Amino acid sequence: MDWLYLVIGIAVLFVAAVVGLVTSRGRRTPPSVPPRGGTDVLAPPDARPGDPDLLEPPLVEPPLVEPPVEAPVRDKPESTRSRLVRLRERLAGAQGGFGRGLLALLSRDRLDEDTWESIEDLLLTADIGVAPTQQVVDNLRTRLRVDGAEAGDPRAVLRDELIKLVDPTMDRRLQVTGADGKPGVVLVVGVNGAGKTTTVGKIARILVAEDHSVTLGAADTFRAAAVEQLATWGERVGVEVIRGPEGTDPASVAFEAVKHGVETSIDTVIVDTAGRLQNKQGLMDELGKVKRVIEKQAPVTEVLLVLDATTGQNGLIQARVFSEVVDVTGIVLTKLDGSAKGGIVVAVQRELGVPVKLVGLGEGPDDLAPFDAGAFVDALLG
Ligand SMILES: Nc1nc2c(ncn2[C@@H]2O[C@H](COP(=O)(O)OP(=O)(O)OP(=O)(O)O)[C@@H](O)[C@H]2O)c(=O)[nH]1
Repeated sequence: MDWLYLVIGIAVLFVAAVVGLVTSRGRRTPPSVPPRGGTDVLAPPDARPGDPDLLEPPLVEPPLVEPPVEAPVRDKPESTRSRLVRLRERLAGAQGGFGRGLLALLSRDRLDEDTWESIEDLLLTADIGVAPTQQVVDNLRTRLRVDGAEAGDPRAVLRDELIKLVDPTMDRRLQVTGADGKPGVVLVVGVNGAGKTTTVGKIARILVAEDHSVTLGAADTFRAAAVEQLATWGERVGVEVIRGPEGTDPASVAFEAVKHGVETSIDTVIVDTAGRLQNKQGLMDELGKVKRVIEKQAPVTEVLLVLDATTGQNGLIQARVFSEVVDVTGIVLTKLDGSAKGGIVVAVQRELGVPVKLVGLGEGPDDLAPFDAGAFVDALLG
């Protein structure tokens, strides 16, 4: 019997040991839902001690206490198509009075001398200039003879003459890419307040939307606020801005910006400049030096003169001075939304022999449009 008690005893001890083992294992099993709170790092659910995953930061759940740093959210530029439609409407709003006025006069039953005088006045008031006004009136008279059987549709004839005046044959493409692996360099000049900095930001935005890499050079070191304004555009558009302390030599900032562009294989460097006009010699010296110094790194591919359309004849005088100082290759006419004098397009192109390439139609980041002769005249005629 003793051996029987011995066997039963061993069996009881064995069962107790097995039950104890299972219970203690069960207690060590991790809960299927990871605990929340009280910790800022959660291990991936199926990681086991010794897994390489444990050496890495958690992949599945972000830290609870410190949220991940998010990439800065940048504005998305409006699509080119909707931007152009919107801007054409705005142009028609600002300039349409002039075009519609002309059309109403030309559509009269009798085109007498008084009517031709009114047409002439309207063209002059829109700042087209004396010689172009005379030219367009002469052409219209010939083509719309009062009682000639061959008189054409006034709208079509006027459209045709205005397009000729604006000159659709001019090359209005912006030269934003360089040659030999160098960046394109766009130098932006014009008097203070014309809209240079805003235009630099708007162009950068368009280029970035088209997948160009861009660097901005804040060479308007005369006014600290201008540098800050450009830096804000840089942040907004997501491009680097090369700047120096207030009062730094603008040429050195321009040089550094283009050097950076060359070294980092940037597509386009846009350089904003200061445009004090008190003294032509000073301006000439400053802009001449900026251009010379830039060209130690890469050729300037485009010199854009920014003109405020609301300044009328004054704008023409400025244009003349700048064109004597630097070889202007294109004009940006800003604030056309706030002026009914769209004729300045014609006057300034004639004055400089250089095309208007872009027009500014508002203060918003997408309020810049490429200039197109046909679209411009269509907006005028409504
Ligand atoms: N309505 C309108 N305002 C514009 C346009 N372009 C620029 N502006 C405004 O004109 C003012 C002057 O623009 P800026 O870009 O600072 O001019 P700037 O030539 O750089 O002037 P400085 O920085 O002093 O050299 C700002 O209030 C702009 O928002 C435009 O096309 N339409």
